[in-house]
Amino acid sequence: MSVMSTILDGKKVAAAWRLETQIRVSQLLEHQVVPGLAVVLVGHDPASEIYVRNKVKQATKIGIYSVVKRLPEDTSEVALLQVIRELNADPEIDGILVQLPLPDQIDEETILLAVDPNKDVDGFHPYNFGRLWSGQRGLVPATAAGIMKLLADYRISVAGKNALVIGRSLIVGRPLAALLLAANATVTIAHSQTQNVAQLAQQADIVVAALGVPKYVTSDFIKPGAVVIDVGTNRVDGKLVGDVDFDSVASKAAFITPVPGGVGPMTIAALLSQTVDLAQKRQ
Ligand SMILES: Nc1nc(=O)c2c([nH]1)NC[C@@H]1CN(c3ccc(C(=O)N[C@@H](CCC(=O)O)C(=O)O)cc3)C=[N+]21
Repeated sequence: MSVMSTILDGKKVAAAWRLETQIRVSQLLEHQVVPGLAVVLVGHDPASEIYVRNKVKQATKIGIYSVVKRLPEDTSEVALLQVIRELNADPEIDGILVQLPLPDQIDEETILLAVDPNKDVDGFHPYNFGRLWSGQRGLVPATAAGIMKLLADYRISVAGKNALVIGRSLIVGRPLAALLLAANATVTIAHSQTQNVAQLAQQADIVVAALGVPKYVTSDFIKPGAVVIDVGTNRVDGKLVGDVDFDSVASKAAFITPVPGGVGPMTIAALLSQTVDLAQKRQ
């Protein structure tokens, strides 16, 4: 007998969240404050292009002013640093996001350090990352913030639960582990050198797949009744495929996020909300 799980509808929750953010934008407009978001895109990775287009479209729709700085693939580190300095100094820009990954000739750490920590809407500056791991409030990477909001909206409690985060990236695995810890989960981070990930997953009440391997998490990983969060956005034959084998896992998990329509839309909604948080600080 198989029981279908509840689908965590990121598309729906994100739409409601964007409406709340839109209301905050209109309140700012009454005070002549227009929230400003700058997205820096180096090169033309097709996936990044799509995300950037979505971010700008949704930002504009709710009244956020946004600019995209498109730079060629062969841009030097010095040239990119110059663009970031201009955005740091621009009073119309509240949030700066540098789309990752960057081309090989550019050192990621150098670039992330150059973004004004007070405009670091992605939360990737070491200052904000350090605050996050110290358990202090501040700017948080959007995907991790979006996942926490999705769990909260479905009243899924985290305190005291065993959470397994598969993947240790700067943009998802590490910050999400920090937020789950701050919410009093018992957190394990699995990575490419971890032995027997399936066995760890079988102990977990919450499993987050953020490693970038299509359909990596299968039903034998899952404890019945677990919560499964799929961060994967893999293109396979032109189709978007998550890191979770949805069809097999859905019959065992209590809650599961779909791809598309799960974590992706929450990521963008979190980015917009944080941009408006920053604009509110201007007053
Ligand atoms: N500095 C930086 N910040 C990021 O937040 C960042 C980044 N770099 N680099 C790339 C990843 C990827 N990412 C996604 C955002 C939205 C969707 C999204 O909206 N996905 C839709 C489907 C979109 C589609 O069909 O392709 C969904 O899942 O429903 C996906 C992926 C943000 N990233």
